[in-house]
Amino acid sequence: MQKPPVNSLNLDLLVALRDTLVKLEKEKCKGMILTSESPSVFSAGLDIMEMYRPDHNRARKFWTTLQDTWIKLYSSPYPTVAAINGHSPAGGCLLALSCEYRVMVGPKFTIGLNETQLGIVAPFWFQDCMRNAIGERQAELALTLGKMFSVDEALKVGLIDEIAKDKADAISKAEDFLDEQSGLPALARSTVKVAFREATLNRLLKNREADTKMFLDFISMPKVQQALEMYMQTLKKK
Ligand SMILES: CCCCCCCCCCC/C=C/C(=O)SCCNC(=O)CCNC(=O)[C@H](O)C(C)(C)COP(=O)(O)OP(=O)(O)OC[C@H]1O[C@@H](n2cnc3c(N)ncnc32)[C@H](O)[C@@H]1OP(=O)(O)O
Repeated sequence: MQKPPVNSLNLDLLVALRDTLVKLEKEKCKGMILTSESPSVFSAGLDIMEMYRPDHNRARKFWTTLQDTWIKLYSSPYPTVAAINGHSPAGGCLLALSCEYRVMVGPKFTIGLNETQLGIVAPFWFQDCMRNAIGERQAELALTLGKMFSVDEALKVGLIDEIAKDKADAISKAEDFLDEQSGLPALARSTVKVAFREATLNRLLKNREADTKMFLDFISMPKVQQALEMYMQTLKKK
């Protein structure tokens, strides 16, 4: 990802990510490493400006493109690794969680689904991804708190798989993971992957319109708009 300053996921970046994922699948990609050009941020998550005082049609397109991107990434037949070389809150954490393996550069960055702290709610499929990675108990604790994990904490709870000392080390560890996968029969590998992920995927696939409506209704609430405005001001003041 290369959208300075913080790879916030606006409509344009999501369209680019989705189209890339579609292309990789068509071209029978052997493996993908998702990382960031930024030296300190993997992705700041959803672009708050897409949710603040939104145009209804654009907000719908934004959300359905996010759903498309997640579905493509989560169900990709080829192996995927997140080389998390910076902070990774909320939607950034979702992207990392949707890959098969996570290597994160330590020690100073943080990762987690922090939505509760912003006065917004992580959708059920964000929650499912966290639950699938760290288990029911730890996911409930993390999501209710909106906890951002340090790299050490993330490793301990199973949110990431390995710690790297810098980006080059993260890429090298990600390549090791891909090398290990490359010797396997591709169809058997992808069938097992999708079997593990099917229930989570189907939950969104069967409820896409309801999920979209919930998002649009939620961001239309004055209280939510107020919370987003205050949060943007805090970020700008910083
Ligand atoms: C009842 C059930 C209903 C369910 C319905 C669902 C409802 C909605 C669900 C929405 C789910 C939301 C998911 C999200 O991803 S929300 C976004 C969460 N992201 C964050 O909280 C991260 C915020 N950013 C930061 O913490 C820091 O920026 C960061 C640590 C990432 C980097 O810090 P750094 O110091 O390097 O950079 P700055 O803070 O100075 O930021 C630089 C500029 O970028 C702007 N910025 C940062 N983050 C965002 C963002 N997410 N969107 C837009 N813009 C962002 C920041 O304001 C700075 O801008 P300026 O240079 O103009 O000041």
